[in-house]
Amino acid sequence: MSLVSIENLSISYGAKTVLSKVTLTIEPGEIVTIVGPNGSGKTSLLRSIIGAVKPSRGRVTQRADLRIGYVPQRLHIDRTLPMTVARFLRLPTRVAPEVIDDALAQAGVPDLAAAQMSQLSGGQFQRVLLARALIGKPHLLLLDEATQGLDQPGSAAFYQQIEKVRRNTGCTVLMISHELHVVMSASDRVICLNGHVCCEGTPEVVASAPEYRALFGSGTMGALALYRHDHDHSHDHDHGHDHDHDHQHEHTEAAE
Ligand SMILES: Nc1ncnc2c1ncn2[C@@H]1O[C@H](COP(=O)(O)OP(=O)(O)OP(=O)(O)O)[C@@H](O)[C@H]1O
Repeated sequence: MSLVSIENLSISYGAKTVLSKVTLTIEPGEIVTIVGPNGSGKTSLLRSIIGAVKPSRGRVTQRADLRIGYVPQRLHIDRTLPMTVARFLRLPTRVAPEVIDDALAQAGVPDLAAAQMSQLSGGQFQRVLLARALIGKPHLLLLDEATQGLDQPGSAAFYQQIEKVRRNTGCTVLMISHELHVVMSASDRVICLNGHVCCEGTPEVVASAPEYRALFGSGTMGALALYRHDHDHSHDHDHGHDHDHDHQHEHTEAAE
């Protein structure tokens, strides 16, 4: 059974319709990425899934007992406030230290429990937000542009961690991203949104669809080259370490 089923969904804010006639399902175990220009309704779609926005038409149905973990685009915390990662993860509900350790390990940052939140790098911070979303053992992980502000290797490493999470926990992932070329290798399916579903399919199909190209222009072929490259080899890009630089450069040029 589908985890989420969206039928003929329209969302309006006052007189302004931001999404119309969206129909899609999210199936167990898949990684789905939503791409689309600014203001195309991506966040509204995620918010309708968590029930924070009511459809003006159509409906959103969740599988009974579906647990959702949410990784926000960004989260501002007061940098002057001393707070360890473990304490942050215990807010607002107390959880056992081993649950925190497990979530941090799943997020790829097993040693950060005692670190100060104010001293984390952007990439570490996003992984702590990922750990926070994993604490409730979600069936469905929603990520709203979770790598904003990270550089490309940082984003790529983050999405590789997402794939590991899926592999280890079996959770389903629905994420929003502007960086199709970065998420391509991690996505089973891409949905291109622009007030409605423009096109949908495997990353390769979407990247070469005329509707996608009309929205995202000429970066597409480079994105495709990078995607193929990523699929040709398996390498473990932990951020900042052991990159196969020579090899990467051949392809990144094409991606720019
Ligand atoms: N609560 C709200 N009230 C009124 N208008 C809203 C509200 N939330 C979003 N909008 C408008 O709806 C449109 C779609 O916004 P949404 O955030 O869903 O798009 P998005 O694709 O996620 O955009 P971005 O890529 O910029 O984050 C935008 O024009 C936005 O201004």
